[in-house]
Amino acid sequence: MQVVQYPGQAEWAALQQRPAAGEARQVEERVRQIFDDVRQRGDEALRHYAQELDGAALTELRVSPEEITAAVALVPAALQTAIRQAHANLWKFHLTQREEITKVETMPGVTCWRKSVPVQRVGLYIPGGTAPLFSTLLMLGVPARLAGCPEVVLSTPPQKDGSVNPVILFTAQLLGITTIIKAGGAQGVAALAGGTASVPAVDKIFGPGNRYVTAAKQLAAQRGVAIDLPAGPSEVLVIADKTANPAFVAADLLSQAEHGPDSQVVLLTDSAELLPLVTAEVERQLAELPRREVATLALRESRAVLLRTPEEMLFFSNQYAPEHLILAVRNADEYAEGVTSAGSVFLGHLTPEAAGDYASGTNHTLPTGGYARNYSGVSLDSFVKKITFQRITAEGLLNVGPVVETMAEAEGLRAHARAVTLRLESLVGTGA
Ligand SMILES: NC(=O)c1ccc[n+]([C@@H]2O[C@H](COP(=O)([O-])OP(=O)(O)OC[C@H]3O[C@@H](n4cnc5c(N)ncnc54)[C@H](O)[C@@H]3O)[C@@H](O)[C@H]2O)c1
Ligand SMILES: N[C@H](CO)Cc1c[nH]c[nH+]1
Ligand SMILES: [Zn+2]
Repeated sequence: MQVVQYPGQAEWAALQQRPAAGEARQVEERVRQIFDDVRQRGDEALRHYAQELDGAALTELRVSPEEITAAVALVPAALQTAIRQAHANLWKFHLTQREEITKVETMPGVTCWRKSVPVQRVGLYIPGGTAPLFSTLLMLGVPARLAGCPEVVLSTPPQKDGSVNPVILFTAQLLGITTIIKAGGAQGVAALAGGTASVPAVDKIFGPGNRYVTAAKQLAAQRGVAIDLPAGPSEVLVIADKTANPAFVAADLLSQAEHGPDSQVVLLTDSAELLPLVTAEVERQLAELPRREVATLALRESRAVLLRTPEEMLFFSNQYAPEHLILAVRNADEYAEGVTSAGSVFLGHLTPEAAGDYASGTNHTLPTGGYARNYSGVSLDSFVKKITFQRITAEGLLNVGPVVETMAEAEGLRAHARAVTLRLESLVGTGA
């Protein structure tokens, strides 16, 4: 980790940058080319990229019911139980996000209300390049089911033997998802956006992924398909004071570093004593990780920054807007009050970010790359459209009609005014 003590203004600005940002242009170019290829050649292009990028020779692009049945039998009972528990916790938390319909009379006889209606066709992208993230399927499938989306299409990279990871298939079965496409990266997103012979087109694409996936979703958005949010390479920022446990903090930093070489990991502390203890722990724990090569690459770009005060640490964090913020401090509640930009916040020494990744109930599909400044993570809301409704009675028209007439005339929109006037005239003599 790069250690920086009491950074000056210029250093501060540099520390706020995500190091991988410079390569964005090349990634965009590549994604655009893949997108256009999928649009032109459809399934043939998907087979081509499965071979080139995932090393899989595919004939069928869709997972068959037999493949699902066979895969489910391979998932150990203990893992099935853990996934069911995580599913229950996610269901419980996301259920609280359902809104009651509230009808409001804004004037006597003028009633307005809003109803959530599910997005009809949703595409769930499940990462599978470096690790098959079946937990992400729970994060997207639970709110999709709770929202009542009628058509759910799942796309994920094939493994080298052409199969889909059995735990992903088990989780899909638990969620009742049967349309499963073997297509990863930009090609998977392009297929969901535009459809191919094997892949149904969707209205909105959900899910995290690497830089190719994130760039592809942004391209899909430019081409008229909605997306959830930019959820790219994982990030964690830990604010730790002198009460923090160095081993806990190191494990938290490594838990995001092991996701991928472009993960972003930042430690902020106001304790000069804690800082070297954490960096030493990171080195010690890193040596024990199966994915230490990936984590080592991520750590090259990571920073441990010594700052002066809690206020300074919070200011840095809010400017950086991390995907995950861990408050490993004595008074986490006080710090939490000052958080203005973060995807998800973890309070206190016993709340590891890994709990939110898997099972506590919150959603782990969260904004990265600074987008936590203006985006929320995935929730039930992401899967619904809020449609407004209104009904006006004769009494209501007498009340609101003149207001509309006056305003429409003032905007020079005579037809708007007439739509009201004609109706008001129709009431004359009716006793209304
Ligand atoms: N922000 C969030 O909410 C969140 C949640 C979970 C995971 N993540 C992140 O998702 C990412 C998953 O990445 P991953 O790589 O493991 O899986 P992935 O499924 O996102 O990407 C794999 C695909 O990338 C494509 N690809 C790889 N190299 C390419 C190249 N050179 N050119 C074109 N396409 C290429 C391939 O098609 C491959 O199938 C990680 O960075 C992880 O941190 C983020
Ligand atoms: N930390 C990831 C989000 O950035 C989510 C995840 C999935 N599996 C483990 N972690
Ligand atoms: Zn994680």
